Amino acid sequence: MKKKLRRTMLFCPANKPKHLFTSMIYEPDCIIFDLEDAVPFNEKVAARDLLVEALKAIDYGQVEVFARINALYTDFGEDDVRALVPAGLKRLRLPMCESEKDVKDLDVLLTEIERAHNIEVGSVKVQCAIETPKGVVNSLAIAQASPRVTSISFGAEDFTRTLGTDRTKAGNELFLARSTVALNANIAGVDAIDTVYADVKDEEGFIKEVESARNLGFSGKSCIHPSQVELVHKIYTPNSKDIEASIKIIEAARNADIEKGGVIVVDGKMIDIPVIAKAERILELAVGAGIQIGGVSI
Ligand SMILES: CC(=O)SCCNC(=O)CCNC(=O)[C@H](O)C(C)(C)COP(=O)(O)OP(=O)(O)OC[C@H]1O[C@@H](n2cnc3c(N)ncnc32)[C@H](O)[C@@H]1OP(=O)(O)O
Ligand SMILES: O=C([O-])CC(=O)C(=O)O
Ligand SMILES: [Mg+2]
Repeated sequence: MKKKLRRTMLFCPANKPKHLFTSMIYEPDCIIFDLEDAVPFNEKVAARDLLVEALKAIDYGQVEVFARINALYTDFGEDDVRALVPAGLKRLRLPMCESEKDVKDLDVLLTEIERAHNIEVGSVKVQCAIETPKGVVNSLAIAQASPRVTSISFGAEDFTRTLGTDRTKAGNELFLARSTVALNANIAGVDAIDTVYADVKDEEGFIKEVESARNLGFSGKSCIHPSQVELVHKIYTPNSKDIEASIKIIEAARNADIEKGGVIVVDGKMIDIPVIAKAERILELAVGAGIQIGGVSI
């Protein structure tokens, strides 16, 4: 089956009508309309109303639509959920998520709203944003708190704010937190989405950060500008050399009947179960990205 990729989540402030109409032309895997920090306090309600109308009227096609609501402990969070879910929103990002209880509170609210509006109970899925030291420590419990949680994201700006440190380009201050979020997402079987990179003009630094987060286990990146989308897709989409090598490995493994155990050598390299699994994953990512693979069924 074709895997749904979430390589990119393009943030768009929901108080900007233009973004509501045009953001899908940049073809991110996901758009995330923001009601939280990108929206001034005195525009929160108007932005929510605007987003509700957009959700009812606009077809975003293949692009998966998320909204970042305000935290439930604010004056806006609960009303965000009460307005957006009946308008058809199926994906929420819960910011500043710090505990299993934060997820359970949202789960209870969502269930009540789904029941009241004849929406299938459990159909609204949640991405929990881990952006404080407490959230990092609790990220496994958060990721496992409800079947609604399909991904967790890391938020470095609030994380460094809470920790009282600077966010540097080298990112040493983030390493443990990032790794913890990625490992716990993996244990829980959910996607891990890495944090935004604010220096829009620094393409080289952005690429370095995306590659490093991918190698820590993140399956995608939050973006703040359309120019970042294609760069992330390139990094997360296998190139033709990797695809050809993977096909060769899988075919050789099948011919030698070692898919359940055993080793062979292909082009001087040892091939065994983990190597075969990695080759299959590369093909899965390629197919998910829309690349046609001939000959090998995965
Ligand atoms: C720490 C956090 O919480 S991060 C998450 C919250 N932050 C956000 O949501 C911010 C998202 N990003 C933005 O709002 C903007 O990109 C900004 C403010 C950073 C820069 O905006 P601009 O100065 O307008 O960028 P720029 O002039 O390069 O834009 C180029 C084009 O891309 C569009 N564009 C820019 N950013 C976005 C975006 N995030 N989504 C969709 N379209 C966008 C612009 O409208 C413009 O379109 P045009 O060519 O048709 O005029
Ligand atoms: O989730 C993100 O990357 C953006 C964010 O809110 C943060 O960094 O605090
Ligand atoms: Mg934040």
